[in-house]
Amino acid sequence: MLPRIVFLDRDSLPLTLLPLKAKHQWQEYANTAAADVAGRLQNAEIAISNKVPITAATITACPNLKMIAVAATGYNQIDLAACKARGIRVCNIRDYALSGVPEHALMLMLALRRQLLTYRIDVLAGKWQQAQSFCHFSAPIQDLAGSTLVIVGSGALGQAMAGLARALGMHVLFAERKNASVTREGYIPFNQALGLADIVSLHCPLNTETRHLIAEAELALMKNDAVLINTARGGLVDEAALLKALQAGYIGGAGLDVLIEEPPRNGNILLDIELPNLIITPHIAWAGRFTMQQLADQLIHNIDAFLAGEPSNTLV
Ligand SMILES: NC(=O)c1ccc[n+]([C@@H]2O[C@H](COP(=O)([O-])OP(=O)(O)OC[C@H]3O[C@@H](n4cnc5c(N)ncnc54)[C@H](O)[C@@H]3O)[C@@H](O)[C@H]2O)c1
Ligand SMILES: O=C(O)[C@H](O)CO
Repeated sequence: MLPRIVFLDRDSLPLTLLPLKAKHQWQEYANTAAADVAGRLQNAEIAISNKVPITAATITACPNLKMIAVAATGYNQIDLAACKARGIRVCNIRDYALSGVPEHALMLMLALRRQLLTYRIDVLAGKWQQAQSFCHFSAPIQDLAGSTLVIVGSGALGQAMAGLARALGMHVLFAERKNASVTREGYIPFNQALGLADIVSLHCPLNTETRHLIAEAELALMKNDAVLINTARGGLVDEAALLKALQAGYIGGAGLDVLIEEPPRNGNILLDIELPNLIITPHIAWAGRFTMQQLADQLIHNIDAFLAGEPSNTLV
């Protein structure tokens, strides 16, 4: 029997995939609701998922499953412990968005620190025409050069973000893990780092340790004009606490590419308000054409490698 491969959310990768080297059976679905996952993976040996959750119950219900190819770097939607217990290989995509994600984070930083939305709104409202001088001032503008960027997560994207920021003359600090008992060389204790930051940029995975990493207490430690950038995962930030901090002016702004629920079909409190210092993009930091193609090529490589008996990028 040829290995059966099922892609659960093919529409999340809108480009052409390279052909696999090994013979196989391929089945793809545009997207898969939670209730349909186990049924669709019933006879599959290999599952491909970008964002469709694969739970312990699904693992139990799918006896043929041997590999999960995550079509992303983030793997928080997969129950790794259940996969490990069953001997199912899980592989993810690495180092593909080293330009795209930092560029997106940088765009959000620039827009927020230079008050892009406020000035655009003012110009469209005719406020420049009424100005007494050649320019119109309504919100304080901060240069990125000379500002302090605190990065949480010093992996591939955290390091790439640091490189881009240093090239712009920013002072880069890496935050130690929250509640760590010792501080590694080259890192600043988490709470102290938040207090020093003009910009905090999150680049760590979402897991039980990092859920709500940034909540009310952490936002209170930040300067009143500091901005929070999250291109990692929505669950890292307590959205209710962030809304409160923005409305009360405890922080200067937020740029988010990710939300706790995606797509936010049930609404989201951060989408219900219109603030010039809150910018939300729909999880597209990775979606540059070249970046996405790198992901797609690595996905096929990971499956080829598994079928050849030499799995690559394995998580378990
Ligand atoms: N928005 C997007 O389009 C997009 C694209 C790619 C990746 N991502 C997200 O970015 C995350 C980071 O990607 P990466 O390629 O840098 O991954 P990576 O594995 O190379 O780096 C993650 C880093 O986070 C560190 N880390 C783990 N737990 C931590 C904690 N509690 N506190 C601080 N640091 C911690 C790890 O030690 C590692 O150094 C991914 O997990 C994914 O969720 C988002
Ligand atoms: O984790 C990732 O790679 C991005 O979220 C795209 O899926």
